Amino acid sequence: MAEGLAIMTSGGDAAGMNPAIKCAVEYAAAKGYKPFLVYDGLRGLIDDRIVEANRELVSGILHRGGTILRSSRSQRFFDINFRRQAYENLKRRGISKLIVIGGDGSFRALNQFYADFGVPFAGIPATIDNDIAGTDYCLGVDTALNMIRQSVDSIRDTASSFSRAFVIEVMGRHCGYLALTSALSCGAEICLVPELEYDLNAIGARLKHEIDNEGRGYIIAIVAEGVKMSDYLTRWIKDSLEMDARLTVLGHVQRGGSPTVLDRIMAYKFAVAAVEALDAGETNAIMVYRDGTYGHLPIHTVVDSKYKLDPALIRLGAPLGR
Ligand SMILES: Nc1ncnc2c1ncn2[C@@H]1O[C@H](COP(=O)(O)OP(=O)(O)OP(=O)(O)O)[C@@H](O)[C@H]1O
Ligand SMILES: O=P(O)(O)OC[C@H]1O[C@](O)(CO)[C@@H](O)[C@@H]1O
Ligand SMILES: [Mg+2]
Repeated sequence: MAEGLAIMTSGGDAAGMNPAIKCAVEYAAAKGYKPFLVYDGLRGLIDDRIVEANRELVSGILHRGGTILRSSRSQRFFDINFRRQAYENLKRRGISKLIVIGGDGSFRALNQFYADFGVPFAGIPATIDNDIAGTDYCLGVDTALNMIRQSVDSIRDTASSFSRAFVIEVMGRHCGYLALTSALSCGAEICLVPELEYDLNAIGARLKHEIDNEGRGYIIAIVAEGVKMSDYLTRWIKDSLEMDARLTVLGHVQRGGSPTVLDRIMAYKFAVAAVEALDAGETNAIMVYRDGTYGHLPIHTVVDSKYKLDPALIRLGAPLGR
């Protein structure tokens, strides 16, 4: 009987999850596994929402954002008794390998599960936060950046028409990747991220000079949610620069949208690598893309280290914080 291999998504949804699901199912089947789908992430693993995959279940999904398998954040998965229940669900169906498409939290969860019951897993990095150590890229990031770019371009139209400042808060949890990359690619005047020191006095002097001497009529500031400065900065601009200011929190719009070409292609590469890794006997490996090369790393090197922003990106963005 063919060995069962289950595919699931977990944590914040990210564009690119659907192409990864489709490719993982098809490649696993081609390798002789019996592919299964787990719906609703870790919650579904516990509650037995597991079905055998077929072509129909994964067709017509490439262009769709989010995850057709749905996702969850599960408090119960921290409890060994619920993890045991999840294990029994897999065992009953002959599922002996797992692919989890998600973020660092999901990898930690599956690593705990592996420590408990020895179910090998492969992780595919998928989170708009781009905060997973060891990989330069996580699925969903390019699509999120393009959603942000489109929003900032639109906000610029109204900002310039009304001579206003706009503070735009972007997601990323504790990581400033989305904010910094967006600030650079959208031509923001100010960027605040957790990884960069900022100096409001210096920012104020720079922009005041531009307003008074260089005809600056509006300001775009991009702030990472992790610095928790959006409200303060909006008030500060009004008071210190005497410019009318508005705050836009982009929120979950950043998580949606049809995956970009890059996210679709990266999804295929990661999915094939994940099936290959499991087939080669890897037990708890995370797929990574680093310096132009695909590979995988043991889970502990990924979850025990903190993702660091590219120093070149930091150098480029530093002037936006002073
Ligand atoms: N140490 C752990 N033991 C058991 N379960 C865990 C552990 N850490 C995380 N989890 C489970 O993994 C789920 C997903 O983690 P988390 O919410 O951090 O999202 P993520 O996978 O990092 O994705 P994202 O950051 O993009 O939202 C958690 O809700 C929890 O159910
Ligand atoms: O969707 P939720 O549970 O509100 O979580 C929001 C968080 O998830 C992410 O979108 C992805 O981790 C973060 O950027 C954000 O802080
Ligand atoms: Mg995470």
